[in-house]
Amino acid sequence: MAFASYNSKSGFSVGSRTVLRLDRPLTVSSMKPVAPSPLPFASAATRTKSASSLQRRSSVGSLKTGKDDSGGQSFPGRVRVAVRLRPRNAEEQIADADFADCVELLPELKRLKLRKNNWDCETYQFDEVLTETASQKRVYEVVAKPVVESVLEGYNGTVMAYGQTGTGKTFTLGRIGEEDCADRGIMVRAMEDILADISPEHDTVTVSYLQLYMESVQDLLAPERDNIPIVEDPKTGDVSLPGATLVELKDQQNFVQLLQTGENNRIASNTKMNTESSRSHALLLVHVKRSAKSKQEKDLVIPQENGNGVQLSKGHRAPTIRKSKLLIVDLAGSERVDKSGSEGHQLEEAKAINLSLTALGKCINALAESSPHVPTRDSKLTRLLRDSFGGTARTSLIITIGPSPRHRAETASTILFGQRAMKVENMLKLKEEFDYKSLCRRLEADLDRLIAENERQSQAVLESEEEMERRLEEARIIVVEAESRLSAALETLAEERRKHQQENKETLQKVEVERAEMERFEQKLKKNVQDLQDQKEKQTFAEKEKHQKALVELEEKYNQELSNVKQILETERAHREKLENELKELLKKAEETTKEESLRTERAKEDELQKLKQQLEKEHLLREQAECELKKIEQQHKKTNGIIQDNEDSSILRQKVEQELQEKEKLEEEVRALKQQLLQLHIEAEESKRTLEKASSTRSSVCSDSHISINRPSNMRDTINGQRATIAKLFEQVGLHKILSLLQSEDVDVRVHAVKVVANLAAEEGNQEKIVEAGGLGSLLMLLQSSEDETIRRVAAGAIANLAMNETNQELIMAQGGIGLLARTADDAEDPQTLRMVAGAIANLCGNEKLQIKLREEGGIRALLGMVRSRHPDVLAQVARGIANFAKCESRGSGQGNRIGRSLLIDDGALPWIVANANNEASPIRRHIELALCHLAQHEVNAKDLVAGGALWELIRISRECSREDIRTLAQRTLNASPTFQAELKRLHVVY
Ligand SMILES: Nc1ncnc2c1ncn2[C@@H]1O[C@H](COP(=O)(O)OP(=O)(O)OP(=O)(O)O)[C@@H](O)[C@H]1O
Repeated sequence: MAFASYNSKSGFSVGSRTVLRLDRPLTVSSMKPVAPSPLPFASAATRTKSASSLQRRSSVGSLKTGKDDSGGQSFPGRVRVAVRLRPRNAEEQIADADFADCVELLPELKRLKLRKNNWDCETYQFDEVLTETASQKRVYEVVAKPVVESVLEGYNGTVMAYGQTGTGKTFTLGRIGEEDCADRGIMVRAMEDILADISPEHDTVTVSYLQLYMESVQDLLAPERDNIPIVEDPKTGDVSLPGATLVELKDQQNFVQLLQTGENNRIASNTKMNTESSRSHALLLVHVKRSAKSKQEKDLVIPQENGNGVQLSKGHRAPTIRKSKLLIVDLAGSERVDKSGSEGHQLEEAKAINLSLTALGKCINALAESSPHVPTRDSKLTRLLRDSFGGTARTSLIITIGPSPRHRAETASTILFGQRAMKVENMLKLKEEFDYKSLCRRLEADLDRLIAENERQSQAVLESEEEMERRLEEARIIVVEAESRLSAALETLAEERRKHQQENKETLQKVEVERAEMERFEQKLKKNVQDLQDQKEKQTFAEKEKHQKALVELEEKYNQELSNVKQILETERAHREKLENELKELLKKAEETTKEESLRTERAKEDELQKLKQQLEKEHLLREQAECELKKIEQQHKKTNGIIQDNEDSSILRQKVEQELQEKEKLEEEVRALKQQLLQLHIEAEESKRTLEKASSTRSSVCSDSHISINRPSNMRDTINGQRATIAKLFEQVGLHKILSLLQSEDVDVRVHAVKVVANLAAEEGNQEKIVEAGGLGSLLMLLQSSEDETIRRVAAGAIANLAMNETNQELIMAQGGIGLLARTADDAEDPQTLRMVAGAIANLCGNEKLQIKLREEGGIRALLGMVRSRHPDVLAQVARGIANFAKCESRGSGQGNRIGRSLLIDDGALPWIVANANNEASPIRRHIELALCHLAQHEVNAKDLVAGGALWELIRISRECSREDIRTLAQRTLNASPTFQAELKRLHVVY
């Protein structure tokens, strides 16, 4: 191995104790915990043994088991020895080709066999046995890594290579591995681990690299520094080289540069045994200084003069630092001078090397044998390694051997050296001390801070005192003012108190007087109450009796009424059954007899009419004759009055005239009686109607769909039928013309009763034509227009409604301006019954397809919708019926192609009301509206409006819930047929 001289270009300053700082930053890594790890090769037995042996070695310094003087803990640890076999080199491969290796390695048993001859060998046990194929990495990990870890934990450590020249010591320790990183030796790998573990902020790593050549210590980083003295601490036994250069490391690259510099400066020669034989012992010293973390800091005790210590607060605990040292020693190779053929200077070198190695061997022998004297002073090498063998460092020795049987003796010597070294016990000691400097710095900083704080606080106290003074003065003023206000307030209070006392006194007197009065009043009241109670008791008894009597009467009356009703019901039921039977029979016969019956009826009617006509004509004739005769007599009377005054004939004639006059008076009397009878009949009819309505209040009248009459109970119907029979009789007796003429009577009552008679007659389908023919419709419309009486207008509207059931009459009503009159009445009337009649009349007209446009033009639909303001269910039902009729006709017209375009109902704004009432709780309203909606929906032209108006949901509901199957089916069909409805349903994701 060739060593170049020191290269001044490296840039390192060289001088006594110079610490070289490098520009490159350190690789940052956190500091490991400092608790010492157990030693891997020191068994419990060994520890006990070594402890006792080391206690005997006082010469080694302060070493002992347990706690040392500084309080630090000590741990025993045997020197660990590994053996490494170099592979055969080129020369050996040729020269020893026919020979087996002198050693056989059993790595798994950690044993080595050294051949004595072909049949005999000796076996040695080592801590590690590394074959010729062992990698550099593995060698580092088993030999040096545990030592490096101990160094990082605060213990000194030594790794040393010993062996014959050319067996691979430098290869094992000093290879830089520039060409192949796998070749990196222990020095490079150890520094990598150290730099990776330390913290660049708190820890420092410094390096010295030296060689011991010819018993002189020389600085390999500054070769001019020669003969560096070895200093030993007499107290601790620690060895130091204060003259050596210390370089603070920042990174690995810088270390490699240092190593190369040192290598260049190391002395090497080309010997017979090794072309690059190291002629010096190389020592790499790595100093690691680590600060303990704050939580591991110990309390600092400041010594006092009296011997006691003052412990500082926890914030001022002394930080600790750990200073440890790693020593890597590449010994020069031992050689047999006779074999190496060294001479001259090389011989001198060899002698020096051998001497130092011999001295080392002696020391190790002494230590191995626990000799009381260890001759460490025999050589500088042993002085330098004093701490590594039998000292406080953790030591790992690697012995290198070659395989050649030609060097068996040297190999055996090396093996024996290793075996002895294995017996050497060290006592590891934690190198920890307080970092007073940094504590001092911290304390000074704290002190400065406290002084500044104190100054600030003093100033603040001063200012707050002044402020206090000021506030005290202000408070004094406030107190004085408050005191004066208080005294004034107290005076006022006393005055008020006096006043209140006086008032209280007066009030008390008044109360006394009032109380006396109250007592008097109470007594009086009691008396009155007593009187009243007595009176009440008497009255109650009388009333009770009266009530009981009335109750009995009422009960009897009720029972009577009940039995009447029951009877009526029974009769009704029997009558109904009879009617049903009759109806059935009639239905059976109906088909056969319809034609004959109708012919017969018509003939009978015609006969009857004929008879009536004849009778009327007869009467008319008689009257005309009587009138003619009367005229003649009068004429004759006038003629003969003057001529034959005293004639007997004149008296006869006079008698005749008188008779005629009497007859006339009689006839007039008869007419009056008939009128009276008519009035009487209606009064009776009204009374009986009221009575019956009361009796069957639960069976209230409901307007029938198209016929504006009351759906009355059977008894009532009977009465009405009786009435009608009477009226029919009257009708026959008096004649329709006479009844209609009474509609124009000046007497309101007569008009009322006449219109009621006409309305009753109009309720019979058979009379309707006659009424219209006789001009009844015109009279009724006139009444509707001109009458101010509500009853007349209501009954007239009802009669018109009944007449409007007939198609011909509907046209007549329209032709005579009836819809306008009905609309006006609808606008003016407030009585629900009048509105019901008017709505019923319009509803009937709505059912005529031919009249639709005219009806709408003359405000029929508007009037119909206007009547919903009434909210009366009967009115609403008629409005709904009218809308349904109208929609049905429109639908029919559209279907037949008679009409196009949107519904007039929608045009007139009926849709919102239709949608709102489509699900009305009253079934008549609901049923009509449902039907109307279905009719409107049948035509696509209305669909968009229906969707926009929310009618789609009602149609869906109708299609699902409507009680009438035909309407339900209609709604379903309509929904399925309409593209607009289908599109909307799809848009809303409604599955229908
Ligand atoms: N384990 C090994 N594998 C391969 N080659 C090796 C090994 N050990 C040593 N060598 C080679 O052997 C030669 C001698 O090695 P080295 O110089 O390290 O020996 P040395 O013990 O240091 O000798 P000296 O004491 O004379 O300095 C070198 O060429 C080296 O490369």
